[in-house]
Amino acid sequence: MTLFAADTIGLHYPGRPGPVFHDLSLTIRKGESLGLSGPSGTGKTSLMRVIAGLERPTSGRIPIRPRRIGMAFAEPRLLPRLSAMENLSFIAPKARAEGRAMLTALKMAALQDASADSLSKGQAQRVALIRALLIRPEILLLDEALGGLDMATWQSARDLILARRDRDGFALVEISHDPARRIMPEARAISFP
Ligand SMILES: Nc1ncnc2c1ncn2[C@@H]1O[C@H](COP(=O)(O)OP(=O)(O)OP(=O)(O)O)[C@@H](O)[C@H]1O
Repeated sequence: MTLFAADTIGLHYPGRPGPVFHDLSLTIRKGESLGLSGPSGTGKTSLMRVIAGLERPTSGRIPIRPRRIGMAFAEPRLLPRLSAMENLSFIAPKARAEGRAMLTALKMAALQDASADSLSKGQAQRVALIRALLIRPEILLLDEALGGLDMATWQSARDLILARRDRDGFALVEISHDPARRIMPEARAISFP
């Protein structure tokens, strides 16, 4: 089943001399995994933003879009005045027990009532990852989303993502500059530029 299809799309930011990318066609199918790689500034995040619907391509068409996309970026962007748990229940009010179980799996249970703006970057990244998983995405986008984690915690996060992927069958699109830190090292690669 195709979840996302882009047909010869291009993206040209106003005031920039040329497009970030052009004539790019891409399909993402259920259960598939993709890794976007390439030097800094070549358009990986821009493509993710297009997939997420946060950016509209300036040429081409997107005939197919998923209903639910989960996203986690390097910058966790939690609601700062809410606690870790409230950030989750705000998104998924009926899934508090599930959220709590995932916080426990990522060693965040003791901090569930801490306000988001008191969390370290790696702690906030874990909450942002759980938030993205809780919406039961059809596509999960991870843009350097786990860069603040030590190796053991990163492995717990990877195990959680893979377990949820086995259960829910979402497609995964990830950007990671560190080849040792790819959730799916065997993912289909898209190289930029
Ligand atoms: N909102 C924007 N307005 C104008 N230019 C932008 C905007 N967002 C990104 N760009 C430009 O588009 C190009 C691609 O940026 P993008 O963030 O997609 O690259 P990237 O490959 O993800 O980089 P990195 O690996 O450093 O995160 C860069 O030259 C950047 O300056």
